[in-house]
Amino acid sequence: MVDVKSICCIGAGYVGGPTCAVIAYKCHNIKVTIVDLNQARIDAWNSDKLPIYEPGLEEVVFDRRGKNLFFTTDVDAAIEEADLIFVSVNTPTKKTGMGAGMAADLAYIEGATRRIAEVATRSKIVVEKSTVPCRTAESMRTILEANSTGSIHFDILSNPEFLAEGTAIKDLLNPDRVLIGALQTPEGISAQKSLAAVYQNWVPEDRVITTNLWSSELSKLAANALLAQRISSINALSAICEATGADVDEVAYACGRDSRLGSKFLKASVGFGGSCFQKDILNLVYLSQQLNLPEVADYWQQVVIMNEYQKKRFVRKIISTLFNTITNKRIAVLGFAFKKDTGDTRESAAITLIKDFIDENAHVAIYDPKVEHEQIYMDLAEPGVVDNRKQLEKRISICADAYEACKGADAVVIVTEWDEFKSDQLDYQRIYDNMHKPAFLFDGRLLLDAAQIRAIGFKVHIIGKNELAGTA
Ligand SMILES: NC(=O)c1ccc[n+]([C@@H]2O[C@H](COP(=O)([O-])OP(=O)(O)OC[C@H]3O[C@@H](n4cnc5c(N)ncnc54)[C@H](O)[C@@H]3O)[C@@H](O)[C@H]2O)c1
Ligand SMILES: O=c1ccn([C@@H]2O[C@H](COP(=O)(O)OP(=O)(O)O[C@H]3O[C@H](CO)[C@@H](O)[C@H](O)[C@H]3O)[C@@H](O)[C@H]2O)c(=O)[nH]1
Repeated sequence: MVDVKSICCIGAGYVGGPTCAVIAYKCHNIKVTIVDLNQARIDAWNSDKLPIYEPGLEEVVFDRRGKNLFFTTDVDAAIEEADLIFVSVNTPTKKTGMGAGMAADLAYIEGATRRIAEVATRSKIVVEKSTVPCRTAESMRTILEANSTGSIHFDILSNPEFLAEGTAIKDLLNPDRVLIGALQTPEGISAQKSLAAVYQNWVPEDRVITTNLWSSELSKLAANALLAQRISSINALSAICEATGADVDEVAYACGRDSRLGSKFLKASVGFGGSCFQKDILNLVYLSQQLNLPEVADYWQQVVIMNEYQKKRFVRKIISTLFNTITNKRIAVLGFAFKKDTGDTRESAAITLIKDFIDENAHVAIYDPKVEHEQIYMDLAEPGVVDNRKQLEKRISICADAYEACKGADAVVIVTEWDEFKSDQLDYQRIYDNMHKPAFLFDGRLLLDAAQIRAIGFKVHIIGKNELAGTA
């Protein structure tokens, strides 16, 4: 077993940054160096304005930075110094070639692995932190072994990350479980124990689960698929609720009280977003297809199909309610991040919705408390279209607050469940007074008290609720 004294994390993103900052925070005797090829990102980690917004992150980073936590682009030096290396690079869905639109692009994993093989002059534990297809560790091992010389030995572990954005620090400080997969050889088991010992500085022993490598890799894809499946299930039910007068919050509550089901991840919404769910399910679908299991592939694919349906269904409802046209109407979109408490917009439902509104020739006024304005332009730009930015600037306005976005609007659409949009935080009377009439409000997050908002005069539609519910 190795007494880990120095850790390198390759990839200073949403996972590498917070995860390894928390290790530094909890293990003062371990030197943690987080590296990235992206100079701007590293500069931001070394500045007062960190590159990602995450509640509690600043406290952790500012407490340890310069003591046992370092951010640098000197990848080689950090690899060389480390006893244990986390590979926490991006694994996006492939855009072209074999498996395009489904398979994970493993080019970054391979790049980082090859760099470790080239630079290391002594044995290391290499840990897959990124989410990867089942059996990726085998490819990493082959690359490392083929490129290592003499007595250098690499042990590969799988240690998938389960943090959710917006609650990353809380999740890391108090995880439900830490999963460590290893080859079940004496060396593999010893490496597994070395990493477990790092976590046991703050995670109770019974929450550290050890499995074989392949179970660990597959468990990550499985956990995300199961979580997303619950959302698609409740979203499918939300359509039935709207058609029947059942109330999706009441249905979710009644079902969630069954201890076998549990209450979490049953909040109907305008559709799940984020960089992980869709990517990881498609990864699972592709894996199933490759394993010649078409029925299994179709089963998981349906979770993504339902998510797309939910977004389109919401857009259709908005257009039909606004008398079948939104041409030249002002639509205020509250929230652009894929969930509250993050500035991350990857796969946010807001992007799909707003693009549809623009296609229908509406003017879209957007407000989000944390998303950078440039990010919104980037997300809404159509690749390859000349002067797209100018065209976009005519079709959207990015506003400083919710009141500005809603001023003169025909409809308000709540897309992200930020606390500041709740009925007791925003002055909906003021919003109503400044809107065109009839003033429509579409709540894609079940955030508002419909009765209260209707009393002001709004025409309200809430996902999974029927306007006539309870009256007939
Ligand atoms: N975002 C999440 O909440 C989350 C949670 C759990 C797991 N994951 C998984 O973790 C992985 C990373 O996700 P992320 O959101 O942090 O991605 P990210 O894009 O925010 O960060 C990845 C970073 O890796 C860097 N990188 C790529 N190749 C490199 C190389 N060879 N050397 C040095 N740096 C390199 C990139 O520049 C980038 O900054 C993905 O596999 C993802 O599926 C993400
Ligand atoms: O009941 C719910 C719960 C979530 N969502 C939406 O689902 C998406 C994903 O939310 P969440 O899972 O909280 O955030 P992520 O940061 O995407 O985290 C997921 O993806 C990560 C990356 O793999 C995993 O590590 C986490 O365990 C897993 O929860 C967001 O758009 C949420 O608004 C709902 O619509 N209803």
